Amino acid sequence: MSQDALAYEEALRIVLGASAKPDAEDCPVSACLGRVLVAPVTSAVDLPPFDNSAMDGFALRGDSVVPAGTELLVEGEQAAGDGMAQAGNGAWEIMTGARIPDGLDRVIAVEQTERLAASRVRLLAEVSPGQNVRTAGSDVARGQNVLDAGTVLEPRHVMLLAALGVAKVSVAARPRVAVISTGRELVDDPERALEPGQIRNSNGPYLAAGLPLAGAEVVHVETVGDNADAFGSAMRRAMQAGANIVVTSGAVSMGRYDFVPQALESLGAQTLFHRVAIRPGKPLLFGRLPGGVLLFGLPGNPIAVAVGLRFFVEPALRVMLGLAQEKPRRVPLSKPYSKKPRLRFHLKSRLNMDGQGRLAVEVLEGQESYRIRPLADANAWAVVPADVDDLPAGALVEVYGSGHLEFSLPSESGL
Ligand SMILES: Nc1nc2c(c(=O)[nH]1)N[C@H]1C(S)=C(S)[C@@H](COP(=O)(O)OP(=O)(O)OC[C@H]3O[C@@H](n4cnc5c(N)ncnc54)[C@H](O)[C@@H]3O)O[C@H]1N2
Ligand code: MOO
Repeated sequence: MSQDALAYEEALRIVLGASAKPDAEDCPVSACLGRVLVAPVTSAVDLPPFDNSAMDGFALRGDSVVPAGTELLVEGEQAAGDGMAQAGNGAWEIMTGARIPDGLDRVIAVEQTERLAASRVRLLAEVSPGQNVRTAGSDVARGQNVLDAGTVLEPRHVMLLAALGVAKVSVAARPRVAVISTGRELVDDPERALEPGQIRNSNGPYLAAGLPLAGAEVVHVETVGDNADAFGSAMRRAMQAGANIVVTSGAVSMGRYDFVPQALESLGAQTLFHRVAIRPGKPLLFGRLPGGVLLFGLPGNPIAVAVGLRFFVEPALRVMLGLAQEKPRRVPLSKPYSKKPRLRFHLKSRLNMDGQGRLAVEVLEGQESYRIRPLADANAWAVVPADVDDLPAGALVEVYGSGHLEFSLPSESGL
């Protein structure tokens, strides 16, 4: 480890400290999937809005239990959608979801009755007060807090908000991110044949695909050669597009063409750190541009880019979205794992389930930072801290999902 590589925890502290709190904006519920609430939602109504029947059957009344064998006059019929009705002492034929006629307090299912004549019914079972009645406000009471700030909205929340008649919610504005790939070896057009020495740009498309899933809006995407002037112009276009964050890939290491650190200085940027004690992605650079725009200079190797997004950019996005920092799951290793000490490793991994449904994490073969095939097989990141070297099979390791907003794995609270 070179002397000046920062511990990950310290680097993360700097990133979180530099990240601004969210701006709020209104969002229609019909378009709010994946957005993050910045204020709690309180219900203005009762749910259900009125007492209604849980069964197709007959609604009736009584002082206490009405015994089996009782015969009643059928006074009327009430279907879902029918309005107010005033009942007498008899029974009302009623459908599931229909408003209980005023004066009645219980429902017997139709299969527990015998129709004696068009307007007469006999009960084949006793009926207790409140039986088969879904009372107003029993699911949500008016004034109740139903969703907390920091909720990432999923279809289950949309169901609730729609049922409550909520038209729009206050959510965190999406952080605006620009992506700049550097390297004169890069080819963007998949139709173009590669010249000797050229490779296809995969980091740019990876970031442009991953950032929206992480809650950001991608406002600018560009590729530049190894040229500080072209890079400076791309940075200016990124700012003009309104970026709050610029994510670059490449040109932050020790090579002759690794111009990003100097180019940033000449743009008036403040470098907050350069080099972190991690693998992959050690030469990662983080800075702040004039105007407060954050700059993540990710090392060019593709897995360094993936780690930079997952463990540096996403934590910053969480602050900007009003989300608490993630806590990893702790999962047993399926095989022993050894690494060299003093660097924190972020490992392409797979969470697997055995026949009994128990989870174990497998560190995949091919951890080198140029190897992208194993990333396509990975569904998680296993993290081994700097001060650990040998881990036996069964040792618990920290595991993070592929992206911070994926909701396929159980969270800490088990929800
Ligand atoms: N003498 C040293 N050399 C290197 C060191 C070091 O400490 N001393 N660190 C190595 C590590 S670790 C990394 S990571 C890389 C980071 O280098 P750069 O950020 O300067 O990145 P480049 O040199 O521009 O590219 C590295 C590698 O990645 C490929 N690349 C770049 N951009 C893309 C892209 N958009 N899509 C796909 N692949 C990309 C590029 O062709 C290179 O192969 O430095 C090591 N060297
Ligand atoms: O940090 Mo580099 O990504 O190890 O190859």
